Amino acid sequence: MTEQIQRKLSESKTARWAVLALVAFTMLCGYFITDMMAPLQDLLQTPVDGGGLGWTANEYGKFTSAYGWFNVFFLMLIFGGMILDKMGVRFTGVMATSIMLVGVFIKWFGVSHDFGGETVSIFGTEWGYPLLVASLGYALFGVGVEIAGITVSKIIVKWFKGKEMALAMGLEMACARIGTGLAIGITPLLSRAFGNSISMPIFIGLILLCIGLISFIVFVVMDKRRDVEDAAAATGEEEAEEPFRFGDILDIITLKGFWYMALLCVLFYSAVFPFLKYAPNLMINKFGIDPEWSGVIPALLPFGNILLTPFFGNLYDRKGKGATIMIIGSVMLIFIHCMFSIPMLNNWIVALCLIILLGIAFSLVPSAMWPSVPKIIPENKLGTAYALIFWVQNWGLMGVPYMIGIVLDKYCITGMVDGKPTYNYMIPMMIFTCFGILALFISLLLKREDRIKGYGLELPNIQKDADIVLAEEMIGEGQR
Ligand SMILES: NCCCC[C@H](N)C(=O)NCC(=O)O
Repeated sequence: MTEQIQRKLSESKTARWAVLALVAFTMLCGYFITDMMAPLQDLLQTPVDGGGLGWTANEYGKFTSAYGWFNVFFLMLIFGGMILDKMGVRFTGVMATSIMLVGVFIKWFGVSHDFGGETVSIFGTEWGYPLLVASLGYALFGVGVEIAGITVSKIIVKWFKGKEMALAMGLEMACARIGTGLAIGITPLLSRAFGNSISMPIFIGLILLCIGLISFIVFVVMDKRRDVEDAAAATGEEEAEEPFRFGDILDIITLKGFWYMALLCVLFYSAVFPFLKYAPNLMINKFGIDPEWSGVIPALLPFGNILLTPFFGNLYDRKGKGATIMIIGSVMLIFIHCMFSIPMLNNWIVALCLIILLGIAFSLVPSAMWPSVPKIIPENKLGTAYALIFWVQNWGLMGVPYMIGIVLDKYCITGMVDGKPTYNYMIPMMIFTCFGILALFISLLLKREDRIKGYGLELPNIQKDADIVLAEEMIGEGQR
């Protein structure tokens, strides 16, 4: 009886869903801040005397790419993964959320001051101080939100393994997408409400993130209690989890399956998140949408994800077909970006339909991708494995927006209106299409590798885990 009460938290459905709600809320706040500058691109490019910061598309691209600077070049994400496997989810999560907070504060400080119009030369290019300081803040924030992302994945594996794992991951992503949707949809309205302010929406994000930190601290209390309960109820027969060793990185990176997953991740996400950074501007330039409402159609993408990601996650839990789901998502991606690149398809209804389709594709792939990683990598190396995958992905999240900014300024300017350039988005959209084609190729290789190695990507999660539990019980019976 006592044991039953003691083990309650780890087995309580309410507790695990409460844990999910707490950590997913923190991620919602993180994603809100990640994407909130996208609908302000037009304002950021407005000349200073018109109330903007007078950035070029190239400068906007530089700022956006800052997200990955520290993660990619200083290997912060990889260190984050190691810290996660060594120090655990509670320490790492609080650390990551605090880093996010400091980062947003610096970004807010950067855009709120003009620093007397001073500039500085870095690697031969001139940077205005607002751009530089805001980018450094965003780079720090990127470290925090990425480490928080891998931490939350590990939390979900800890609390949901053998249960509704893909559904839980899907729901967590759905919450994150609410953050993205709100960022894209309401930031222009917030900005307008405060007299076309760029700094006020960021300040609001800062306050939201403080609430996100409190939410994570409540999770910390629950998780600690669970560990105490688990330790008290331990019979001593349980297999102790192997601690993480440095050589584990080598074990991970020598797996072909890992590389297929990482490459698919960078290619697929490079065609979605960087696209979203430019989508409001695409709506203005290609579909003639008013800047104030330019975020509305792109915001439908993350809002579509909210329903569909858990739906597909649940489907994967019950029916499997993870590798096939990723192939279908990649095919859809090619079609959608290809249609976006055709200049005469410029009616807003086309934009609406394509964004809805992209929402479906962007629900399919993540709902199968993230729950598939634990099928390839053992749990004690999961933090590091997710970190390595995110590290590879960050090259894309950093490099692609930067490249698109350069391409826009160099090859796509069609004229000037109110001191701002207008763009033809055909070439950027063709670049995104190429990512889709490469993603399709890699997802086919992943499916082949799964057939060869028997990772079980095509098998249902719930069925598979139940079988393992049954097999373990039978072994236990035999030993007794
Ligand atoms: N705009 C947020 C970027 C988060 C990237 C993160 N590494 C990630 O891929 N998370 C999973 C997801 O599907 O959002």
